[in-house]
Amino acid sequence: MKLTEITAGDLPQLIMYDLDGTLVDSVPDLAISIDAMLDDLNLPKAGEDKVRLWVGNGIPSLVKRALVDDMAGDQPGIVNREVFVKAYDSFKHHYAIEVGQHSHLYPGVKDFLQAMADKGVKQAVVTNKSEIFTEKLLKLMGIDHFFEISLGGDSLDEQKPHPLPLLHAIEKAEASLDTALMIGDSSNDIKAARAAGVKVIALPYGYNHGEPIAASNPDLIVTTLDKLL
Ligand SMILES: O=C(O)COP(=O)(O)O
Ligand SMILES: [Mg+2]
Repeated sequence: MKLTEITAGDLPQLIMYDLDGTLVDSVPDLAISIDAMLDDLNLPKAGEDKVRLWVGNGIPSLVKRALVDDMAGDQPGIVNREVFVKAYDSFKHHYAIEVGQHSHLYPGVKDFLQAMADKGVKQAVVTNKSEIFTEKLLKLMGIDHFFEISLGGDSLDEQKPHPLPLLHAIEKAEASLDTALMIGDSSNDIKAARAAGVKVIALPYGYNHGEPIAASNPDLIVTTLDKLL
């Protein structure tokens, strides 16, 4: 299916992309850093499969989930504050070294970003990953120049699934709800898009806490981004 078929014939003015699991297969770096953090704290390693399930609600949530080896670890009152601070510092230390080292762009991503740039579509990254690591990863993947807006999970008072970052990006790009589009891999992306009132396309290859993305009812699912061209 072509992009214009879900946007009523016109190209969007603004496309907002999720980062982890949508543009970049970034779990290897995250898993290495989480395991190094757990090792620092004398806890057993988690491994890539668990980390893939835990990614998606920002780095503080990922760290808390890893500390208790459970998806619910980021719920209030589960992880002790001091333990979290120590773990979070350790994770940031390791991830600053590992970010982008074992990650790669998914197939079709660069072609799609280039095609949209050539057509004058404004592009934004709206991720729950911390801003500092988002900037680094985009640069290391060689795609930072495509985005005029980049928002991380700690850029504003709210992160996805809250609509605030999407609405903020739309305002900054001087686009409108009708002319903006979200593209993501997780239920957080779809919920945020629905709450903001914008259309949303999903990729099935990313990280959705082990659930099929179809269960979140995106407007469209495409196997790779270049299928939209
Ligand atoms: O860091 C995360 O939790 C995931 O970030 P994402 O919003 O780019 O999927
Ligand atoms: Mg994602």
